[in-house]
Amino acid sequence: MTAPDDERFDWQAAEADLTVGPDAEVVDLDEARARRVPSPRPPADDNDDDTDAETVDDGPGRIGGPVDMAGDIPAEVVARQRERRPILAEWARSGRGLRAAVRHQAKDAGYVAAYHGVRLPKYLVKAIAWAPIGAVRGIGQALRWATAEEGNWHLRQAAASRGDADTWLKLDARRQRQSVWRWWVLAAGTAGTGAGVVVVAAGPSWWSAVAAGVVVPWLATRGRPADKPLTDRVTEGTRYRKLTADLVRRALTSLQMAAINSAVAKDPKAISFPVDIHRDGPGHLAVVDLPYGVEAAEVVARRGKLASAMRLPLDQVWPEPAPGHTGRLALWVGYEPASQMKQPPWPLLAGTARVDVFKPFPFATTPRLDTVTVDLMFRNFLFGGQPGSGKTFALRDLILAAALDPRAEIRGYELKGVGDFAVLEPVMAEYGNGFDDDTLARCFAFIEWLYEECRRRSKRIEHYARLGKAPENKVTPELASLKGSGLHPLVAWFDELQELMTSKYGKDAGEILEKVIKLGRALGVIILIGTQIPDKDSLPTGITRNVNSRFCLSVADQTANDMILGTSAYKNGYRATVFQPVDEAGWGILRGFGKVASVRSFYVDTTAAARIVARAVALRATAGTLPNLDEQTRDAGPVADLLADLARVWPGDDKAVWNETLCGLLAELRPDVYTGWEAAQLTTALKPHPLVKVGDVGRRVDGKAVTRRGIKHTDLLKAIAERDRKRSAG
Ligand SMILES: Nc1ncnc2c1ncn2[C@@H]1O[C@H](COP(=O)(O)OP(=O)(O)OP(=O)(O)O)[C@@H](O)[C@H]1O
Repeated sequence: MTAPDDERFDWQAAEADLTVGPDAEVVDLDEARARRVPSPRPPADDNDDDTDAETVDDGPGRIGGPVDMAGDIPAEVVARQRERRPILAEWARSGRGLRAAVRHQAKDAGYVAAYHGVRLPKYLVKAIAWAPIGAVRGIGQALRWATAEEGNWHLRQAAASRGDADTWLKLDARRQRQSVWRWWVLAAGTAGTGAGVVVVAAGPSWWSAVAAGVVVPWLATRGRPADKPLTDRVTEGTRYRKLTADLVRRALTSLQMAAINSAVAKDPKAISFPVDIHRDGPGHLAVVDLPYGVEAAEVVARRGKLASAMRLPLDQVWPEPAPGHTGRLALWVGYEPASQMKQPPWPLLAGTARVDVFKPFPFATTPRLDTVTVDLMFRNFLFGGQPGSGKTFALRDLILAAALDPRAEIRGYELKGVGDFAVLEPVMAEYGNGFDDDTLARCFAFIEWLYEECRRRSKRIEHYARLGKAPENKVTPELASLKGSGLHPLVAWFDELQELMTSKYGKDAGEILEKVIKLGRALGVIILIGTQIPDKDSLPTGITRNVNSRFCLSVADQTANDMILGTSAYKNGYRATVFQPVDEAGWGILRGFGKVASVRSFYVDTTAAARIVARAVALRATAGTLPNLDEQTRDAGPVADLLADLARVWPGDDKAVWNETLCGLLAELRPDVYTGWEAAQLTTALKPHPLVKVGDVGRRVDGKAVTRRGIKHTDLLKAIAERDRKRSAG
């Protein structure tokens, strides 16, 4: 409807005349409503102005009225947004839902059967005691019925009191007529019962048993006192609290959130349900539109209070932000606490399971016990959580999966020194365990090697891209499988990386690892990092920024949460702070695989892990990719011994030489290894040799004193002597 473009336009008159203005159409509200397509997004009628021509009064009682379609929304978009009620109930639409429902019902039935089963002797005693009473009562009732005394007794009494003999006689005659046929029925029943007793007694003994099993309880129920049932009551309440709109509303208003409470005080329907509460897996799902201005994240943060308001254990209540808008909450309540729901065994434990790192494999389950899959290729993973959160076990799952792809080369360091990964040793090309300086130095050298490996791989990719075998300049499954391509998947993992990052190697290690993460993804280098302390000293932001797959297990605070899951994760309601370490070990928030979700990694204990490793060893033996840990080598292309090379190129009798001079000389000696090295790179490369200290070295150049970074000849000789001593000792 177009408003006249006139400043003196009489708005009041126009509003009063809204539907019959000169260039206005007559709007039939019913037709307009019928035309409307409900939007799956929030009702956008946050403008309470009734005169807004875009909104339509939806009549009383409608919660959150839909909005008229803007005329310019393409029909296919509208069609996509149309929400239809499913033909089949949620639980009947998928095998998972059906299985969960059947499992739940079976469990329930099993529970009831077991409950009564153990009480059977008690029920038997009660039945035997009450059955004779029931029999006597039954006979009495039958006789009373046959005499038909009760039918018009009150009327006869009234006639007798009035002295109305005529009426009384008529009423009694009627009773007698009724009584006659009733006596016949009773006699026939008695005869039938007698005959039945004779037949049963004459038949096999199990007939009597079945008859007694039916008749005795039946008589007992007739003989029991009204307030004493034969069987004990199975209390429903404590087993499962069915999610209802009232329960959800009550819970949400118990969170002491002023925004919710004041909105509900004004309008009890401020909390609305865009979709009916329905069964979803082993529990119920309520999708809730919170009052305007309240974010789902705020409710997620109060998971404990929500559980308390529902009188349920914490791990039975799973609030999550729902897609649509920030005020939409998906509240899933399980039939039972997650800790009591048996997680299915890891599918990769099955005897024949294999993994293709290019394809997804099961990694975790949701609270609803749905399987969540992840893939490894073109990914880097960051796992973070406080001690006891389960990150080591989760990280190990990924490495076990990688072990089941015989193409994948696995190398890694656990810098805690416990040996959680030792079980994987037979399939690892390199493995270090500990936080001593030697292990840290090896780990650092490994990171440097990774960088060099990335450089080598990028040259190989270039080569294959020229041949048309790497169309996207990325490793393809064919190249990964091609023996000798040097582009097989390389899984490099670091558990408790903070130990390296806070050591003297930290700064350089962080910088190089960041480059490896950026470069390696397309080149088949998969980095897996586990860390306990995700602050910026323990985990450089350059790394956290560039990692594309994250799993945040129980953390203590928002900072740790956001370091792992990314900025604003906490604000958006993805809060791993809600998980308890140890009790909820393995639970965390997984990001990078579609919907951000709370999941629990599959629990694989060391015995089960050993079984997988044995299978991985067999697969690798067949494929010819079984590493030999005794001669741990890194395929470093041309091998170079830096200390020996430095000694070889050392210029004359100089006591100290600048790094940049040495780099030039090294490049002359081995151009394939040292070309392009700069002073800082030499400093980094010398880190594993603490005896060689890089310091300021002064020289006179054209009569002027110039100071640059360099090393001393004596330090170099000492380091070589120390290394030789270690080698001969070891
Ligand atoms: N997915 C899981 N399901 C059930 N229990 C688990 C799961 N993951 C780990 N746990 C249990 O939690 C304990 C701690 O796990 P884990 O060693 O992985 O924790 P962490 O976070 O690495 O702790 P720390 O930093 O102290 O090593 C394990 O011993 C294991 O019993």
